[in-house]
Amino acid sequence: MIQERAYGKINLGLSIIGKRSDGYHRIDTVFQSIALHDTVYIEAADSFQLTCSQAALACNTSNLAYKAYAALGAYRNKSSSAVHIHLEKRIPLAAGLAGGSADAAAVLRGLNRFWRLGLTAETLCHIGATLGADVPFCVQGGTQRGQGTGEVLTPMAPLPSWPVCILHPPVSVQTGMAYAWFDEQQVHEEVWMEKIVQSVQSADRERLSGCWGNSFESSVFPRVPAAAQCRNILKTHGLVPLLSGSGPTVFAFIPPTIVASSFRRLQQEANTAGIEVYRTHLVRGNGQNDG
Ligand SMILES: C[C@@](CO)(OP(=O)(O)O)[C@H](O)COP(=O)(O)OP(=O)(O)OC[C@H]1O[C@@H](n2ccc(N)nc2=O)[C@H](O)[C@@H]1O
Ligand SMILES: Nc1ncnc2c1ncn2[C@@H]1O[C@H](COP(=O)(O)OP(=O)(O)O)[C@@H](O)[C@H]1O
Repeated sequence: MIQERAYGKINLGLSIIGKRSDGYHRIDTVFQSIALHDTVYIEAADSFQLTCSQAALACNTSNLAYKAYAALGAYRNKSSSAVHIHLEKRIPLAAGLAGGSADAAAVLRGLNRFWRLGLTAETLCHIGATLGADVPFCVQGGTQRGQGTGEVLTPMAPLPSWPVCILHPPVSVQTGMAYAWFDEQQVHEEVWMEKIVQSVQSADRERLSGCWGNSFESSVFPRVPAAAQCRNILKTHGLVPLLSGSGPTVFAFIPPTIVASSFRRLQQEANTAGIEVYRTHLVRGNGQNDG
């Protein structure tokens, strides 16, 4: 049996800069892995099996873990055994935290190891790009600038393991729908990616949260009141919120000055509104600094 951690991600800034003729959007973003993770277990079995700790998630061909397994079909040897893949889910579904993409990437990495295929990270990223725009990032993780449709990656120096507070409201937003909402919007707020990238490069947390932005915010917050409520709760408690990806999850760095009682009040207020609170931190690629 082997296991792979499938780390979630947040976007430390996201700018939608255009739309391609195939309907996909060109973006500029900084992807960042977080300690919140699913775990993927792989063991030999008599025949293929996919199971999951979460009943709400179908374990059929629609599951991104299955798609990753199927995509490796062309690379496996005759001697590669059948496998049982089990997903222990912790990352909330369709939340803008790339849980499904992280599982797909972990299956690619895990089967590459389990079947001793010897595929490079670059090849796994190419395969991953056929499964979803976030998958290539999830193959390597860490801190990376994502351009193109998100698959053109430039690694950045790892950030310290800054603590992050994540608010997840009891609603989901389908990524394709969020991009359609963005297209409907007449006016878009500018997101200054160069400033964001510079702040990440200089690991300046205050400057980063002072200038970050996400092109989805102006279309998602008005349509998803529960996401706007998450933003407002974080603001009320003196934190600087940002939507993660296409939402509805909103996150903020937890400043060293925040006192425990104040954080407990934030948690209570959110929980009373049916919002889940996760306290996590930034991690390097493959979770190297994840205690
Ligand atoms: C918005 C982002 C930001 O990191 O993440 P999430 O919020 O979903 O986590 C990504 O662009 C999402 O990546 P991912 O969730 O892998 O998207 P995919 O499965 O490839 O695509 C789902 C749908 O979103 C739209 N899509 C996706 C990516 C992109 N660059 N342009 C698009 O227009 C397409 O309509 C596509 O059919
Ligand atoms: N293993 C999986 N884990 C989570 N979602 C999955 C998985 N396989 C397929 N999906 C589907 O992928 C979609 C996107 O899920 P997810 O990656 O969690 O969110 P997001 O794209 O918002 O970051 C969801 O609609 C979900 O039903």
